[in-house]
Amino acid sequence: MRLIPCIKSYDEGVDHSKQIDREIKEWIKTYNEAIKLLLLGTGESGKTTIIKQMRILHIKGFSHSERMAMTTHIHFNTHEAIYEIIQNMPPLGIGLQNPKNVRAQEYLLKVGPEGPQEYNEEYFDNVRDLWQDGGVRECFKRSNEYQLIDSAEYFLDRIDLIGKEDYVPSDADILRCRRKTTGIQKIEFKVKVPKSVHGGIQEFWMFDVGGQRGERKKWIQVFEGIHAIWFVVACSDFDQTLREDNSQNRLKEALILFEDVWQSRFLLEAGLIVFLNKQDLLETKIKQGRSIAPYFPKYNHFEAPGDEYTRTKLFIRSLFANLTNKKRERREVIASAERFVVLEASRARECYFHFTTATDTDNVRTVFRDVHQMILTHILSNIGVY
Ligand SMILES: Nc1nc2c(ncn2[C@@H]2O[C@H](COP(=O)(O)OP(=O)(O)OP(=O)(O)O)[C@@H](O)[C@H]2O)c(=O)[nH]1
Ligand SMILES: [Mg+2]
Repeated sequence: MRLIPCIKSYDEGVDHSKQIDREIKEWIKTYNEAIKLLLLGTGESGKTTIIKQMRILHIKGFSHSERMAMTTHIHFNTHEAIYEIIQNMPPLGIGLQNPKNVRAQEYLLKVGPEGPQEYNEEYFDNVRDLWQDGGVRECFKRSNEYQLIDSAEYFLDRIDLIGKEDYVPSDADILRCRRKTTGIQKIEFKVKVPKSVHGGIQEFWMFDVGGQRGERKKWIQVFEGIHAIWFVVACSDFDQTLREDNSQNRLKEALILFEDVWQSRFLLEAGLIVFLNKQDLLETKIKQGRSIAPYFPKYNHFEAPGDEYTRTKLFIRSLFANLTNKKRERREVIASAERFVVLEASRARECYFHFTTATDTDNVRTVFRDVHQMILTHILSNIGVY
């Protein structure tokens, strides 16, 4: 924070105000040159995970102290995972398979939703025993019927590692760690571009917002000057309900929200890129025999080549693409992304689709390269840089 002296000579005052003018000019220059990206989407779609990937790919990643701070959240994620499963066994009519685990179950329920005072050996031993129980696994398989974090299996499978006193979270663990975003976060990073643009370095500002319903009224604060929206969709959510309203299907909520964003008059100038995320979880679900058809009966009439997983992901893309197609003019296929060109008022609008797994750094690196290329060629040309 800057401390402004109360008594200054005239010269000092002039110098000081010149300094402030210089700083404001510098800031405006940076603001004008930075490409501003905004991540939107419903809660738990993967926005913050993408921000974490940008830190890994384009900034310095995570320091030792940041990793250690993450341990608390990972411990809590592990607790909320096992606690939710145990809690939901009676309502789903599922019992423990091994009677020896009753004591561990009682222990966990006594600990309560907030977690233990101390994550000690006794705590981790009880969690390990429960996670190995057949009844607990059966309840886990039915987790679409209640609210369970996506990383439950990932952390519970690693209970021995997480329970160690000298545990230091890896990048993969940090990417799996779940914390709801409240308010608006921003990260800044630089990417190498052709020498002709800003001396070969392009600055990006990326904004992350909370996606749950209560958070969305804050979004408008960051709409000004945004060059591209990254709209993130959790495709594996097709058989789940919202954490904040268990009468609403998560994928249907994402479609409604996407249409609002697409039609928002505040965002007409922004490019739109849809990340059809959580492809790993979608594939696992479909390969386990679950189908999108009971939730989206139109799937029964959807014609596309490929196996069940491929057809499901193409179907989900078509649901979103149809919302942009209302005034569709033409459709072109560019490399891995499909591009829709739509006439909206006076100018063409574009919507790109990518299938992503936000927890997979290689996948995000590739997608970012494509998206970055698109941003440079399309958005920079729109604002007159190219
Ligand atoms: N397996 C898997 N997990 C993912 C993927 N993307 C995100 N996750 C996990 O899903 C959870 C939610 O991700 P977040 O990035 O926190 O979601 P968000 O959109 O920021 O959610 P809000 O802050 O509530 O709006 C985290 O535990 C992530 O690790 C993915 O592609 N695959
Ligand atoms: Mg978030």
